[in-house]
Amino acid sequence: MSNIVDDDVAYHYSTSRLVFYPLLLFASGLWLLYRWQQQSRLFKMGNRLPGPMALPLFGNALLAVGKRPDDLVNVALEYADKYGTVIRGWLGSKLIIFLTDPDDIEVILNSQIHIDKASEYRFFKPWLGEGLLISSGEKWRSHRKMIAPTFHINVLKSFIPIFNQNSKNVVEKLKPEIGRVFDVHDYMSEATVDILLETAMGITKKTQTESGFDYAMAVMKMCDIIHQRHYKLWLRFDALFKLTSFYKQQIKLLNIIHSLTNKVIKSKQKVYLENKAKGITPPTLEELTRSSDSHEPGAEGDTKTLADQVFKGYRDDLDFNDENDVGEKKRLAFLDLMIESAQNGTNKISDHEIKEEVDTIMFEGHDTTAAGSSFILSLLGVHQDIQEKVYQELYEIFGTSDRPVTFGDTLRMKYLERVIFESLRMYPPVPIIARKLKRDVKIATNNYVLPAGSTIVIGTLKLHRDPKYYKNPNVFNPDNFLPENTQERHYYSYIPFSAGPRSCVGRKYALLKLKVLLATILRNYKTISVVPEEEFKLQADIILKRSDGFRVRIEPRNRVPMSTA
Ligand code: HEM
Repeated sequence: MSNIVDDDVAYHYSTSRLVFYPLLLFASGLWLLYRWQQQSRLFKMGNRLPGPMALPLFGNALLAVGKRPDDLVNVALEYADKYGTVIRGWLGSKLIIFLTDPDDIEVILNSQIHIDKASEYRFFKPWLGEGLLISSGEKWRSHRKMIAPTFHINVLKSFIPIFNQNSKNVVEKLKPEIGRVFDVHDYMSEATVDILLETAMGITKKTQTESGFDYAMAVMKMCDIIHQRHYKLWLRFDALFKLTSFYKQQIKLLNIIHSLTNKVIKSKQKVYLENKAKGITPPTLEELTRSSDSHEPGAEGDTKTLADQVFKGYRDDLDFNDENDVGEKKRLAFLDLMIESAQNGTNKISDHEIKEEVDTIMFEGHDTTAAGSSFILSLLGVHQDIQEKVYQELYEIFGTSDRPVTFGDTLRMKYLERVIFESLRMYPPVPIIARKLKRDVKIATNNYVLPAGSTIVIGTLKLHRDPKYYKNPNVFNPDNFLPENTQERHYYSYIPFSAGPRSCVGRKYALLKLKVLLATILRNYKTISVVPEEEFKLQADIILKRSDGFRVRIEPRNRVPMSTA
């Protein structure tokens, strides 16, 4: 009996093998054919675009060999000068197309179709999971709709006392540096992490146990590893990457980063549940803004800022005049909303998804503004005449008082706003934006058709220095943002926060925080740069930095107008 069963099983096994293997072979053949067709189509279409000669197998990958990150910026800028606003490059068989013409960039960024991030963003996954920066499809759409209103201007106004307190803390911490040369970026990183923890995450100083500084340093090193994975061909393969010391270092760094964000979420969840048991719900927008200064004199008058004018062509969802607006009462600060949504099931967000979004906001929200503020302080250290004008404006607003900054004051900081914009033009903290094309797309330049499957890289650094849009583009000149100079300029010639549906969700937060932070520092200190601007060594990391450090010296201000000092 058992023999009959065994024979039967053996028979079925051998016939299924007879069917399975030919089928597998056939399917593999089809797949290879498909890949070959895809590749040859990509090759044909890609090679119609201008670009440097490519080697078989390697493509143009060898251009990056032996280059330091700061050399790579110069290589990229040189090629852009040589080949124009559309450049094709091959990384192995991967087609990368660099765009720097605003008309072409608008086609990509303003589209509801080309919103998927390039596959290179996958290197962020062990860190950020599928948070807003990386996710796509329905997940991205629904999370964006939930998160964008948590950065509404009325929520932001309620953060002003926290921006002030933390800015004052920086002024205190800087005291021992008076007269010495130091890297101001360290201070900016720590301050921006602390501010995020208190504002978007709602974690008070008292309950913060981790050091914002350790977190910020771990983020910087993680960015460096991810950046190296972008341009070193062998590090792109997970199997090879895992054999390197970078991988071991990544595990250690992620430990530091995730331990902070896990603690933040746990502590917030605990408070939420304790409060819920007592019948206390998180503060609504009305409650949040009641204590803010939104009704101060001057705040209701001329509320139009330069940002309103410069960014009005972006067509993003940050003005909330549409169906995305959830209504005043329901609006909450970022982490409060996440936790409430998870507990009440209103927005169907899981604990794991909350973690991904917290990691994303913590990263995007601090490193960008730390770099931005460090560039501004070192640029003002070089351009003393411009710093003096900023100081005069601040003196007109505050006189000799050391009172905190109000929302109304920030509306009067017109010159400081131009300085911020000009610095974001010349030194955009996010120097590159990359997308993966799912469909062919025709662009304005020469009616080129960019093929599905290619990676589009938008080089903000180069775009922002196009002499067609900025006279003397390599000269730091805040007047580039005088109303008469911005009015006629192509909207997509200035995109430090990207544009269109995937623009930066924290744009308004960033600009308000920068104004309060910089105004407070500059009312108290004069910065002096020890390095001329031509010698700034730019490192086109994930976030643009100076590889030579943001070295400045500071001197105390006497709180009297400079001209009579
Ligand atoms: C000067 C400061 C900042 C600059 C220059 C900046 C720039 C950018 C840019 C260029 C993007 C698009 C990235 C891409 O497509 O790859 C972006 C996306 C994003 N930014 Fe910012 N950012 C800044 C501050 C902030 C702040 C303060 C926050 C949050 C508190 C934030 C949160 C985000 C998020 C969540 C995204 C992804 C949005 C999406 O894909 O829907 N950013 N930012």
